[in-house]
Amino acid sequence: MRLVSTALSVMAYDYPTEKISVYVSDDGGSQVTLFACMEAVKFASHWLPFCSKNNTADRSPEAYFASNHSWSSETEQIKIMYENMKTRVETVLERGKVDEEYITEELERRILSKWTDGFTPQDHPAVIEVLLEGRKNRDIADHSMPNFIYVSREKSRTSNHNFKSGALNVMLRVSATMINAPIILNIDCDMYSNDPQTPLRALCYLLDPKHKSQLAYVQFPQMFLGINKDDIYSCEYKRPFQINLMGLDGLSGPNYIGTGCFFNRRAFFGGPSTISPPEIPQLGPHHVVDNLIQSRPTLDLAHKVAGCNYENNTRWGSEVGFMYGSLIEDFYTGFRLQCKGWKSIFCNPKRPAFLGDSPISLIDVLNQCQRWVIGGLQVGFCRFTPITFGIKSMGPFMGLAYTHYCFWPIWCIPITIYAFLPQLALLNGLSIFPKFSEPWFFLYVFLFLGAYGHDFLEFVVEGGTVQRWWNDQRMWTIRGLSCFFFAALEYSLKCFGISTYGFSVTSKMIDDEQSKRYYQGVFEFGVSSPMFVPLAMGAIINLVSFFVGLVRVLRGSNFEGLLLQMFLAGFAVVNALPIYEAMVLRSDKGRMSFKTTITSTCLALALYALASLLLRDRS
Ligand SMILES: O=c1ccn([C@@H]2O[C@H](COP(=O)(O)OP(=O)(O)O[C@H]3O[C@H](CO)[C@@H](O)[C@H](O)[C@H]3O)[C@@H](O)[C@H]2O)c(=O)[nH]1
Ligand SMILES: [Mn+2]
Repeated sequence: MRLVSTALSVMAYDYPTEKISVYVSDDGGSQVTLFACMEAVKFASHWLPFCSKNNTADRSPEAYFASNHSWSSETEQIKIMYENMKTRVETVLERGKVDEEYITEELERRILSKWTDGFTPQDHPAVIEVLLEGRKNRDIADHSMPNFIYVSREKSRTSNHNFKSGALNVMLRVSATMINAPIILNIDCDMYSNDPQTPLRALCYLLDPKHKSQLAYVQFPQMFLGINKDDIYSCEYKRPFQINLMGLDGLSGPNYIGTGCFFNRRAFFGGPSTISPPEIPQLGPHHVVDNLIQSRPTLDLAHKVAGCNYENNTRWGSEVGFMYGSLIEDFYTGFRLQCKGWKSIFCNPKRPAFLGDSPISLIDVLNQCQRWVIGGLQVGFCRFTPITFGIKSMGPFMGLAYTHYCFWPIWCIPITIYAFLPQLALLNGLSIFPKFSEPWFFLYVFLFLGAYGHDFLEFVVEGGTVQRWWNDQRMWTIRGLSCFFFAALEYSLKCFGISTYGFSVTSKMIDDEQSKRYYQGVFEFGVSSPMFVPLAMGAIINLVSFFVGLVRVLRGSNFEGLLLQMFLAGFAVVNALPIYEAMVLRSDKGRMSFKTTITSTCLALALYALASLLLRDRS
């Protein structure tokens, strides 16, 4: 249903309907998605006139009916219609296929018959269906409607699909064969448009004669609905999705963040002054389409360019279109565009232009972050690495900004050291920081307060709350210990050819219990995963060392020398409270699994034994 909302919210933009074309990319090739699209276009013929007549602010029906909208019999009627559609889509989703009773038209039957027995998500022909044609289809108030095209690219087990950038390149080509509109909005299916004026805002920049010839894209921030009050997993990503983009806007412009972004089609074909034409002229950014979108030649060409082997021996993904080679295709594509001399603009209106979903269980958050970090490393170590190529092409500031993202996981080194080393030393009574009476002591205090103070100020000045900041700094350590570390490990294994990785789509499905716990602000561990092991180990070692240190201090030994280590362990213990709770106090399904608890306890003991061997003699 999120897809239906997404599609309807952009179909209902305050913009001449006949100039809008919506393309849905269904990478999994699912009958259910197609069915949802068919239902969405039927509902659209009522929804679009309803929105324009009442000039509603929420154009996603889900958001509209959840808000306190004005009541009228018309509203009531359309709500019933919406609920009916929802039930139909949800039943089909549950059954996993479209049953006879849901097929009302011959056309639908013909389209759905393409799902033959051999049709699987990994192996199927291209399916491209024009579900609405603006020229022909009219809404109930007799206004024209947008074009609506369902696209599922061809898949086969033997060819490389390049994940999301592969899907986006198919969209670029299919849309070129149909309309070839010069401006493209790219939006993820887990995000809807929250403001019908958004295209006009973007067009102000894209059509501005001062910027036009250099402007590749207008990026809106990524904002999320459904994050719990204190954002326990720090999923808002205030820095990468809001604060940093503002800063980059003062240089050559924000990086591209994958969704909520209006592109100039021309930017996918070479630099601002040198055009790099695609292999067939029909796909070029200046080509004028003269066939109708449902005509045989158009559909034939569309199917051809959506084929698995179409890209063989072309420059798609290396010079043309969205770039391949990184799990964060957005970051890499934006980077390459900016290296070619394209500029971008950050547009951050008061009313969020787009609102999306974010993962709400810890393992999903960590997996998503791990994917991003691997993607960053892929860019950091590629031929076009920002450290050299980037700095050369974009100047030191932009180059370093991109470099900083690529080498994000370096944080795992200091974080891991600070999580274990001082504590293991404390356990062995070894002091590693300066004494309270020494001047160097204050350098440590200054650095700690300086770094945390700066971090805090930046966060709160941008509208964050104190609790959210606290959770943000906790998640920073958690990421450092788990996904940064595992990402670096996985990347290295891949470099030595030991493993491969894929784009694991961020999970959006959760059960009721789980979501209840999330909204109560309770951490979700549940599954047993190696990701949690270093976290639990850190939690155990810090707790034990804090108490052992306390005992030593109470016995009067070396208080001055152990003060900083005690403080560090105490600070970690406060941060790790949810972990202790999950290990011993909780009994719900989201508690730390027994296996993880045992494994981490054993490993913590082993680490302690090893450290004692190495450190004991020195104390
Ligand atoms: O093989 C694939 C994998 C993903 N997608 C689409 O990519 C989008 C983003 O996937 P999602 O699982 O929602 O990823 P997130 O971690 O939420 O995405 C963030 O990070 C991605 C880069 O890893 C960006 O592309 C996204 O825009 C950004 O929101 C979705 O619409 C998917 O349908 C594909 O089309 N084909
Ligand atoms: Mn997403």
